[in-house]
Parts: sequence; C-alpha cells; structure tokens
Amino acid sequence: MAALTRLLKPSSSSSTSFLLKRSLSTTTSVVSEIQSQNHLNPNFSDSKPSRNFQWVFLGCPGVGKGTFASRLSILLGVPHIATGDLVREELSNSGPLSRQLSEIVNQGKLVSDEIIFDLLSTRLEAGESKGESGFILDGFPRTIRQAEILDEVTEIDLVVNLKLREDVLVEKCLGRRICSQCGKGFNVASINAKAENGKPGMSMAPLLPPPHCTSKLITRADDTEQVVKERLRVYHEKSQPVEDFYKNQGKLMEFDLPGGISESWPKLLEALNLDDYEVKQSAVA
Ligand SMILES: Nc1ncnc2c1ncn2[C@@H]1O[C@H](COP(=O)(O)OP(=O)(O)O)[C@@H](O)[C@H]1O
Repeated sequence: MAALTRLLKPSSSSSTSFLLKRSLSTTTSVVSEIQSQNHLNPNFSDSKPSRNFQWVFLGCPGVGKGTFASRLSILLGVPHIATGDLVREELSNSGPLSRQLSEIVNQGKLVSDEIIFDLLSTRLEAGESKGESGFILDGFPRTIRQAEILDEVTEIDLVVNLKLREDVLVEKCLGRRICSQCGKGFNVASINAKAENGKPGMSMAPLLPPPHCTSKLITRADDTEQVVKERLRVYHEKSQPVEDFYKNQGKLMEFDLPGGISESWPKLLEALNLDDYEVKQSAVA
C-alpha cells in the first residue's frame, strides 16, 4: 500500500487532507444544497440537486449506526461507507498492517487518523470510478481532527447522532453476530431494560438470522464486555467532541432511539422528513 507508507512516514494533516481531497474532488467544487436535500426541506425529493446526499452517522458502539445508515443508503441511493467495515476488511488480509490493526482494534482503541484516511480515500476512489456520488459515512469522523480534515475537503449536509442508554448499548454489542458467509449482521440479544433514574424502559426483540445463516454466525473479536466498555470510554473521550463540532455548525440532528428497528425506523424517517419519500419510492419500485 504505497499511499499508506507515504502517509505514515511524513505524518501531516496536509498530506491526509490532500489524499482525501483528491477522492472527494467531484463533490468539493459543488455549492452546498443543504436546503434542497435534507430535512430542512420536506419537498427535496421533487427538486433536482446537483450532487447527492453527504450525511454522517454518529453514535456510540452498538447504537445501530450500521443498521440505519445502510437502510437509508438504499432508500436514498447513496453508498453506505463504514470505516469499521474498511478496517475489518483490512484485518482479513494477512500482513504487517493487519497485525498492527488487530492489536489496536481488539483493545478497543482508535486506529490512527492516517490509516483511516488512507482506507477511506481508497474506498471513495473505488466508488468514484464506478460512478458513485454522495455518501452516508458511518463511524467517521471519530475525532475532532478527522472532522476538521473532512470539513476542509467537502461539505457535510447533515449529521445524525443516534442515542441509546449505555446499559442497552453494552447488551446490544454482546448480542451482535455476523454471518461468516453472507456478511449480514444479526443480534441475538433480547433486551428488556427497566425504567430507572429517569431513563425510560426499553424492549428490543432479537434480530435473528434465517436458518441458512444460523450455523455460520461469528462474533466480532472486539465485542467482549471489557473491549466494549473501553470503546465506550474512548467514544466519550474522543468522539463526543465531534457531536459538539457539528452542533456548532447547526448540522446535528439528535435522535433518541425509542426501541428496536421496527419501532425506530419509521420514527427516524419521520424525523428526517423522509416518511413521505419512502412511500413515493415504494410506489415507483
Ligand atoms: N474513524 C475511525 N477512526 C479510528 N478508528 C476507527 C474509525 N472507524 C473505525 N475504527 C476502528 O475500527 C473499530 C471498529 O469500528 P466500528 O465497526 O465503527 O465499531 P463500533 O461498533 O465501535 O462503532 C473501532 O473500534 C476502531 O478501532
């Protein structure tokens, strides 16, 4: 990976910024059309934006960023790009980088900004060559520096911050399973959290796999209680400031998940003013 070596040696924000800028070159020159694309304008689906949605999903480990971002990406026709998935893809290759990454990830720490920018740039370049435009970023930016560099190179329209009780987050992470064959994610946890200290009670049904996936389920090595707790600590320390970064820009939409997917999905669409959009999409499908 020549680009990675280049980045790791003279580690500077300008080189990472350059790399990402190149990947995002098609979108940077375009004037933002926030009002015509996001929740500020419920009729955006009738207008013709000159570029596609550029959204970010924030939230603690286990909150469901991947689930909701991937559903929205299908609805909006933009790629869902999860830096955690990019890291795991890299982990599945053998080699020194993979060994270095697995040590970091399995301790619940963050991978260096340089490695993340390199993985993300490579993914964006590959998408661009296939004609992709727009994105829903999931798990990125996770540090203020990542947010600042992203800001230098492109315009983010909307940042959705998903929120859930911390005890439920841990239970959800411990219940996560992935089918080693098809790659789909499931959750075997059946959550019934009682109301306490002003927090409302919450139930979530498990998301069970179909029979052909059942025997192929694996658990992420970083989904152990100890590592999940460390990831939560790291989130509060390094990633929570990113929420304020976007709040100050007036781009943050907070969304408290009311329950499992079936309960939360329609409410999220409503909060995004996309409920009507889903009806229109299914009518033409
Ligand atoms: N933007 C990022 N910056 C640094 N490290 C990242 C980033 N995205 C993913 N990672 C690494 O990949 C791991 C898994 O990420 P992810 O699947 O997003 O986990 P989570 O379930 O904690 O949100 C993280 O714990 C971290 O080590």
